[in-house]
Amino acid sequence: MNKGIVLQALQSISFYLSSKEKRSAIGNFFLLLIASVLDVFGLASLVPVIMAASNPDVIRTNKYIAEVYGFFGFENYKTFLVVLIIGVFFFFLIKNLFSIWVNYKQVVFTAKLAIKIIRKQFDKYTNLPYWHFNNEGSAKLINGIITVPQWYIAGIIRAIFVLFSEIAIMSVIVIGIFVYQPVLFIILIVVLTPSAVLTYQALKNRSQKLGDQINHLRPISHALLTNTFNGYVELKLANKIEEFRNKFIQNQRDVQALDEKSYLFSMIPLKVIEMVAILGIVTIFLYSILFTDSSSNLITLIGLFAAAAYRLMPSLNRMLTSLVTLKQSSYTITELDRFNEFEKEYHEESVKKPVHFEKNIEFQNVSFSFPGSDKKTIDTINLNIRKGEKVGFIGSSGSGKTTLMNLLLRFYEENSGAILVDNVPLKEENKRSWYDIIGYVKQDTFLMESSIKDNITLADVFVDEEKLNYALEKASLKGFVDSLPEGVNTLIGERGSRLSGGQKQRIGIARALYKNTQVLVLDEATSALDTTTEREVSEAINRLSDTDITILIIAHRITTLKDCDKIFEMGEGKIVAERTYEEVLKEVS
Ligand SMILES: Nc1ncnc2c1ncn2[C@@H]1O[C@H](COP(=O)(O)OP(=O)(O)OP(=O)(O)O)[C@@H](O)[C@H]1O
Repeated sequence: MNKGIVLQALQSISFYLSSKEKRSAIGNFFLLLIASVLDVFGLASLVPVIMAASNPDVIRTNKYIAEVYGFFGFENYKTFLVVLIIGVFFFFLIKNLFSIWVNYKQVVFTAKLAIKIIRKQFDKYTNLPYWHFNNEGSAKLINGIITVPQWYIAGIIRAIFVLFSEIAIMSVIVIGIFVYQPVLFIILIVVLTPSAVLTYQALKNRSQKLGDQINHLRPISHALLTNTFNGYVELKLANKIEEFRNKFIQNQRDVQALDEKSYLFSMIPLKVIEMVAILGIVTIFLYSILFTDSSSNLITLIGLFAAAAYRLMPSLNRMLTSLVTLKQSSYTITELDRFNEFEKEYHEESVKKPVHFEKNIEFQNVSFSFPGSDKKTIDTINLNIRKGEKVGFIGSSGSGKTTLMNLLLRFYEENSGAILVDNVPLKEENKRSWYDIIGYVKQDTFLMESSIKDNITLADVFVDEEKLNYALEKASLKGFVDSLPEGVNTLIGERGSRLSGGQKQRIGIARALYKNTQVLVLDEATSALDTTTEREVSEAINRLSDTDITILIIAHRITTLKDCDKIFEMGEGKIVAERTYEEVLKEVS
């Protein structure tokens, strides 16, 4: 047995269980054990029935049966037989009911644990720093939240349960054999142990590799499908759908091939053990022919060996298979262990330290480099934005505008300097409070396959109708929504497929306004919007100008900047100039 994987699995399980759950797991294990012992007794209980049925004399000749017969005061052989059969039937009934209950209890226990792990994974992943989050990619994260915990439950938790209960059962039987038939015990140990060890040795590394490969291939399937569906229009136009399909099918073929291998590995132990049992019988034969001359001894020994092997084989098989499964699933332990450090943060963070914004937002010597890069993407930026100001950011592509906003939005953390809101630095501890008052409208607004209302309120259960109306009005969506037969309840299709580009961005604006936004970061769409759409979006932005919302706009069109109090130009991570709208206009013309 490989101590490594079993120990690793136990440590991992113990990490997920509270002390109460640990007690419950141990309790379950013992119940499972009792169920297995009852199974053995079930089989054994048939022996006296068969003996009594085939030979009535047994009530006198067999010591034990005779004792039972006498103890209950039976007077008639037939009554005794009927009672015996009914007794055995009830024993089976109770044993099987017990076994169903124990197994059900175990499933309930593992299902609860699965939910606990899935929730933990969800919390961890949604708390990853933005940088890690992007690096992982959604396909891997989805795999880590849904598929990995399922495999962990099946391949680690259940396998450990099976392994230990089989070890316990086998120990009972083997000790029994040792006490009554030491010779048979030695033969069994000599024959079965090396073959079991060798089978496991042959399979363990292969199994672990197989698990790792499966874990690597599964997210690729997810990613290929997501790309195919997200890029449907572009891929169709480029005649690339077939190519993507072929890649996906190839990936699925590889996954299936691994599944085939995995199935093969799970069958091998049983077949090996079966052959070894035969080998055992041959060995006893040869031993008796060569070293003894009593043939009745030989028959008894073979009979006993066959009976022991018959009971031990399934147990040994399950034990080996669970070891192989553990090895194959060992990747789930490593996978679930990743990013544990971010789980704590989530709970600590839920303590909200308030942020008050009455005066200004100040960037003080803010610098930032992406991990692994020496280049300062944001280089010693100093800015002061007063409450209610409308500020534009312009600059060539890659000059750092989005990164600067991501720092303000706390998706990244500055390497040096600080961003102060009314003189209080933005930190992890006040992030949630900051999120109550800051809104962000991205170039590609996130849209759910749901109604306009849900998209604006982000599926609020109790919608504040007044605020919703205000948001629709200010985002210049009122006219459009009123023209729809179902109004705000109109479904917008997957990723807003039933909306125009301008409407999508205005939904994003309305969403930011619905939540009492005091600071709005707007990343204007770079893609060439048609004149109507551009007008619609500009109109929405202009409407916001007469609110006291502080607006920071990353602008790609000069007209968008019309109502800005000041405009910062960025270049290579620095603020290279501060201008007014008129000055920018003059420069361009
Ligand atoms: N996750 C990332 N990892 C490494 N480098 C990045 C990452 N995101 C952006 N960058 C780099 O940082 C620099 C600034 O990017 P940023 O997106 O802030 O520019 P921008 O001014 O907003 O450009 P655009 O106007 O094209 O949106 C670019 O050189 C970009 O390649």
